Amino acid sequence: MRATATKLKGRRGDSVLFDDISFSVGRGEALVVTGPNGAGKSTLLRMLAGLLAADSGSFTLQGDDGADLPVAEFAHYLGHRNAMKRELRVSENLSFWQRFQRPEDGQGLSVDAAIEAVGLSGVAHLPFGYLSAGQQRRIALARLLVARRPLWLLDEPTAALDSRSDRLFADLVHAHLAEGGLAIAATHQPLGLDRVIPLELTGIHRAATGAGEVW
Ligand SMILES: Nc1ncnc2c1ncn2[C@@H]1O[C@H](COP(=O)(O)OP(=O)(O)OP(=O)(O)O)[C@@H](O)[C@H]1O
Repeated sequence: MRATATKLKGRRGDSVLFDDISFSVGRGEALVVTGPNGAGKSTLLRMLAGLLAADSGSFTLQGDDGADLPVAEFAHYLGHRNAMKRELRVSENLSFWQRFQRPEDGQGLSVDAAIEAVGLSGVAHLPFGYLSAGQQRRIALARLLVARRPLWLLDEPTAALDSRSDRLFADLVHAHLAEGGLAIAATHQPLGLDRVIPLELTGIHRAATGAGEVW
């Protein structure tokens, strides 16, 4: 499986945020997008997820046999918001996402196992809104685990996480990559990931180079 961006151009209103963005991410690889506030990181992630149209260029996902795959069915998108209902219990939120996003082969952790994987056993029965900001983010990460999808698109995934949870996040991503997954993450802070492909948005785009940096 391979995710490929070709000459992507992103615009908001009259401003061109980035132009000529090209990269290729394969199984087991992570691309990390950095840049100052307003550089267009979230815009790019939303574009990759299919939530915003590109001005020009393309983003495609291809299976191991070379066939095009629909990003909407093969990717998880984690935005700034956690996409959980505050009034529903943690378990109810995750059960909804599991039913909604689980692939046909049914792969993914059980709700309880996913909650345990993010270190929050014991909160399943609580309304999501009762949790702290960091706990809410960890449950949002658990959503990635209840339905197995190969491409993770993550916008500021560690926002609100403490340093122990940062480590937990890095472990989850490493496990995902080790299982043949792909990850593309936008961030302001080091994510603790080994050997990522860096992509820096500066307003004036600088092209991605090979893997090898620690972020
Ligand atoms: N819906 C919108 N309409 C018009 N302009 C927008 C819209 N959403 C974002 N922008 C503008 O696009 C630019 C890039 O925003 P974006 O959220 O992609 O940046 P970012 O790099 O993710 O920033 P941050 O680091 O602050 O999260 C900003 O100048 C922002 O004001």
